Amino acid sequence: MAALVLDGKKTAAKIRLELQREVADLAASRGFFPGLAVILVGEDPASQVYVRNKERACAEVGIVSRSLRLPGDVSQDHLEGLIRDLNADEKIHGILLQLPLPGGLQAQRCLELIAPEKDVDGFHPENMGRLTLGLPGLRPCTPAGVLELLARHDLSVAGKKAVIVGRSNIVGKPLAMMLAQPDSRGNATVTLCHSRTPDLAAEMRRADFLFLAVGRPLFATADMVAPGAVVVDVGINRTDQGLVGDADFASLLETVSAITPVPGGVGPMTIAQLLGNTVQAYRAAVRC
Ligand SMILES: Nc1nc(=O)c2c([nH]1)NC[C@@H]1CN(c3ccc(C(=O)N[C@@H](CCC(=O)O)C(=O)O)cc3)C=[N+]21
Ligand SMILES: [Mg+2]
Repeated sequence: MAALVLDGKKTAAKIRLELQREVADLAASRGFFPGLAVILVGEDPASQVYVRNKERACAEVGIVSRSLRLPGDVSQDHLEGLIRDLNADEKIHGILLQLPLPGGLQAQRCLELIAPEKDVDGFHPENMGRLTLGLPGLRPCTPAGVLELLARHDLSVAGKKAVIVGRSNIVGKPLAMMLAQPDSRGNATVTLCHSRTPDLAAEMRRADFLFLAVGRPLFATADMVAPGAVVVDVGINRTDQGLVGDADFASLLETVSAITPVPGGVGPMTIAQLLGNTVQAYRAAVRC
């Protein structure tokens, strides 16, 4: 039987509709809308696509988005000054610094300057620490969007073996923390794999839930994935054949029980989570 396709595009559209209602109610009672600032430095074409998608999604739910486009040769001081201004701007509830930054700029310094209560990416050490400790806070959008997608399809990782391939700060590491958390979306037994994992395919074959975040097109083939597993593909690879994930989707569709497509899987969920985080930051700011 062909696998269930976990439709992130459709699920994200449903979430945006829910958020649209929530934002309309909040704006009616508080008198102003949530505001999100997106900082884009340089001309990276992929980043420009994401930022445009974020602007469109904000407009749809009633979040006021302010995009700040800076030249690739902007100085560290100028960028830091902009972040300080946004930290102090009461119309802005969320700040997102689009990554990667062009060479010469220190991303970590900038991320640590963003006020933790406006850090809708959840990348500030305070929010990463809160995630690690199981304390409330803003959560990184991609892993949180992945858990939302699973929850909305009644797929529970509790008691299951979760294998993550890729240990980045923006996906693999926070996803590992979330899946291991003793809460309704967690309680998995987590293996975090990376480029130095010996016999990676053997680890992958043990997964009930396999999370791919390596950035290698068609990396995971049917021989590396247990029949009946759930595959979540976080990879976004631009190839001559168009946008493809880290999974060999066509062949896995015949063997796994559920799989996310690329495009239309995790990407739209990431943006939906960003909107949800912005509403969370607004609520915290207005205490409601
Ligand atoms: N500070 C920061 N926060 C991020 O969350 C962040 C970032 N920097 N840098 C880059 C990555 C990547 N990312 C994506 C968001 C949406 C799609 C998305 O909408 N994808 C569509 C396709 C879009 C297309 O056509 O390229 C889809 O998968 O269906 C993909 C990738 C957020 N990131
Ligand atoms: Mg994000």
